[in-house]
Amino acid sequence: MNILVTGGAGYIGSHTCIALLEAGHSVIIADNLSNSKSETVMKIMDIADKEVTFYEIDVTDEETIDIIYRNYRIDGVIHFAGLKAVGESVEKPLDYYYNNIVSTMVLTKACEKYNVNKFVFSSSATVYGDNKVPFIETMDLLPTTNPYGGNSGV
Ligand SMILES: O=c1ccn([C@@H]2O[C@H](COP(=O)(O)OP(=O)(O)O[C@H]3O[C@H](CO)[C@@H](O)[C@H](O)[C@H]3O)[C@@H](O)[C@H]2O)c(=O)[nH]1
Repeated sequence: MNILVTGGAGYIGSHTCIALLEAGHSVIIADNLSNSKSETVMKIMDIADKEVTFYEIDVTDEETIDIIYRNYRIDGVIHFAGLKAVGESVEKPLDYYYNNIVSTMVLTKACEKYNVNKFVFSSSATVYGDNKVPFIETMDLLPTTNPYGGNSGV
């Protein structure tokens, strides 16, 4: 399958890209490198001994996302591209809400347009609030204590 991995140069994203390549999938990475380096993309290709396609873009860039879906016939999306620092989200709540919510909307809108029905969103444990640990995915979402948790819940 052709998988679009947003935030694919990041910590979890880069490991996911390697696993996808090793499982025989084609990987297209969209990452603005705000918290990663282009060298990581090279390392992904070195480790997996396969090529990836890399777009250095903001996932909020609707036009380029549309081009990616159209050109690569995307079968599935794994969405890791997000701002994730709790403290910073308290200082810059609007940046967090705009970036993390708009990027998800741009991707899901493109999924609807191009009939892509496989979508994995990397959320955050903060959406489970004060639930008892260990958290499991079927738990109720509880009020969060910071904008990062808030926009992950949305
Ligand atoms: O607007 C943005 C913000 C970040 N990134 C990139 O996204 C990647 C995020 O990776 P990283 O910062 O290393 O985070 P991870 O530890 O891999 O966190 C992942 O896992 C978190 C917990 O599940 C999620 O909240 C995050 O969205 C998801 O990226 C990085 O390469 C960033 O450059 C973008 O492309 N666009």
